[in-house]
Amino acid sequence: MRSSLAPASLPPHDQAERSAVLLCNLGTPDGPTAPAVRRYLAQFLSDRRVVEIPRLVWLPILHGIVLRVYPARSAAKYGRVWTAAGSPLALWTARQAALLHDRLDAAAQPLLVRHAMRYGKPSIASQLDALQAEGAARILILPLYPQYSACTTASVFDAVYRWAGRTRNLPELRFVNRYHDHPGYIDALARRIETHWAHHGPPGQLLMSFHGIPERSLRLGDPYQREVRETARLLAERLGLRADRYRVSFQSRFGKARWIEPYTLPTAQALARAGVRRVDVVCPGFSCDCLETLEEIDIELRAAFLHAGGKEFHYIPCLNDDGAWIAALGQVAQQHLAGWPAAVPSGPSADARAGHAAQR
Ligand SMILES: C=CC1=C(C)c2cc3[nH]c(cc4nc(cc5[nH]c(cc1n2)c(C)c5CCC(=O)O)C(CCC(=O)O)=C4C)c(C)c3C=C
Ligand SMILES: [Fe+2]
Ligand SMILES: [Fe+2]
Repeated sequence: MRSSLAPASLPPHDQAERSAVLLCNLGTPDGPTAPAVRRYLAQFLSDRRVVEIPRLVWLPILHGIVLRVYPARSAAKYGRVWTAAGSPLALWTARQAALLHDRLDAAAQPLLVRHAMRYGKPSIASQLDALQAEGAARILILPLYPQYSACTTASVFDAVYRWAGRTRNLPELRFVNRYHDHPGYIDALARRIETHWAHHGPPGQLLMSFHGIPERSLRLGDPYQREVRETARLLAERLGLRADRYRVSFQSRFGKARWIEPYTLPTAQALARAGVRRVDVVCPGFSCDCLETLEEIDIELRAAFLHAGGKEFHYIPCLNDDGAWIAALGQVAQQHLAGWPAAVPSGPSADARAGHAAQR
């Protein structure tokens, strides 16, 4: 990491001052191996936004038990979804940034668009340094979490503030907190589901499965569950679904504490036992497919539903590189970029477009 207040972070004087978008996602291990997962989880689970247990209590548990036992189990799961080119989450996130760049550029705004990971690589700090080195004077932080939660969105912002705290020449910064009710996002989800139904016959019971959070976070004022419910309501309304045609549930519980309910696994099992033949599962809170959707839902939940007597299990993939979704992200970005010039030449001979083209 660059040492704190080094002048190297200053953009060259004759370069255009640009605006930039930094897409931020959770992060993923470097490989599907226990040591790689251990490194990743050590960073993830040391975040006070993620585990809100007093450090004196939590750190001995984390290093004494969790990081000894959990990584091997988790690595085996990653192994089931890992691709030749790497972790699905890393591949999709990089692709989303490239596509968003093309879309915003196509709208005649020579913007810089990069992606960063809250845990693992490329880190938020390293990408903010890189953007400044490329002349970004204004940076929009756009988390890939439609619903705000302290454990995800606020944690991304913490990493930006930490970087800002040791940076001398700060860019202007803006932050997107949420877009859970954005019409473009809702419409992209709805079209994805409708396309699935068009190809795979009449819909089953639709299960909208979102990542959970600890129940305690809700009590302490986290708006996440409220925003999830609003996304689900808008999506059902857009699809014209009656209340008895869909369910909302929460997956990926971690640890022994109570998380927000209903949990996805028992919900799907109960549907099967109640005689529901077919379930269609969609994960609207995940901006792209990852371990939690490909393994926990498409592999584990599928097996559990069929084992409980269900007959047909359909997993509807996440938005990933869907054109309508990238367009929605573009709208969210543009709404927050309003008023910022895309590129202002600050030197006498600076040519923003030429400089931009040369650096792509
Ligand atoms: C989509 C929003 C997410 C919320 C909210 C969230 C909260 C949260 N997660 C954990 C613990 C773990 N999550 C893990 C994986 C994971 N989580 C999200 C997203 C949210 N998490 C994603 C996209 C992923 C997948 C990462 C990938 O590499 O594909 C994991 C690690 C994986 C595993 O071993 O199961 C843990 C651990 C907590 C504690 C929490 C809220 C407090
Ligand atoms: Fe998670
Ligand atoms: Fe999981």
